[in-house]
Amino acid sequence: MLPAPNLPQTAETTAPEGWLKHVSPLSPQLSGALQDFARHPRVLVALDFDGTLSPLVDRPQDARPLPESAVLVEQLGRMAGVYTAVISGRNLQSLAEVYPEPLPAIRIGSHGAERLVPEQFSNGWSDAPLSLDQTQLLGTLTGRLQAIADRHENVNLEFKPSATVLHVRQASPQAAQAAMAEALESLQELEGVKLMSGKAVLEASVLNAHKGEALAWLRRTLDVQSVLFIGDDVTDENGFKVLTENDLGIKVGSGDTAATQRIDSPFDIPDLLKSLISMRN
Ligand SMILES: O=P(O)(O)OC[C@H]1O[C@H](O[C@H]2O[C@H](CO)[C@@H](O)[C@H](O)[C@H]2O)[C@H](O)[C@@H](O)[C@@H]1O
Repeated sequence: MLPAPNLPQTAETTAPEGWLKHVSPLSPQLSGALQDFARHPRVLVALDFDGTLSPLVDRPQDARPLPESAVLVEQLGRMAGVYTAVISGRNLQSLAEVYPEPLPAIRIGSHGAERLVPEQFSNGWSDAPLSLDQTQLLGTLTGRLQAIADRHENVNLEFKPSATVLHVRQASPQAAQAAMAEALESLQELEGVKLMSGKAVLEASVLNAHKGEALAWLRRTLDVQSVLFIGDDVTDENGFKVLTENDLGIKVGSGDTAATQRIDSPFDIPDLLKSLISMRN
């Protein structure tokens, strides 16, 4: 049994007491949109992990999917005509460490750079190893980020096969701002580095992958008629942007979005999945 995650003590959770467990009822608009989606015979339900299946927490290794959400994702994945996938910015190894079995068989990691699908769908994709230049570049950018993390209290690094992430969630606002600014200044001059801002993170990657590309690939590969994508972060916007009017994009939380529907928090995911399951029954 995996330990329960620590609850975050950050701006996103300093909302009123009880906010974390508050479940908002599905709006009539969202319910209608879900009905339309549920009518398609072959669908993909793709969910982001951090901030969507799992509430955000201070340390990435403490994140876990809400148990009810994980069970419902599994149940949904066993229904005829439904594929389920987790589409994460995490690398696949890190995802497997925080997601209790059974994980959906379709997993996208590192924002799309890593793709794991059942064998019958794996034609046409293999995770490419980094070139020598990319490996050297990753070493250079990681060295620069390490120097910045060492200068600021509670600023940490997360290492991925093709990227390094600067985490400032646990730092003071001043340290967080300074570390972010230094990282941006230091890395933007490095050719071949892709910088992605997320929630209290700056990710520097030597690859150009993004979730939009991965979702479009999954749509083709699985030959589905409609895609439901749910995500909370800035990097999920690439996913929302490739959706068509046949699809459904749901943004978790506040902030500008290309998604057409919204829910308040990861705690609304179980009800949403339950509704979808009953609509397909
Ligand atoms: O695409 P996702 O599955 O949402 O992954 C995006 C990033 O999530 C993780 O960072 C975020 O969640 C952490 C744990 O809750 C939190 O501490 C951090 O502040 C958030 O930005 C993960 O660590 C990153 O590698 C992912 O890219």
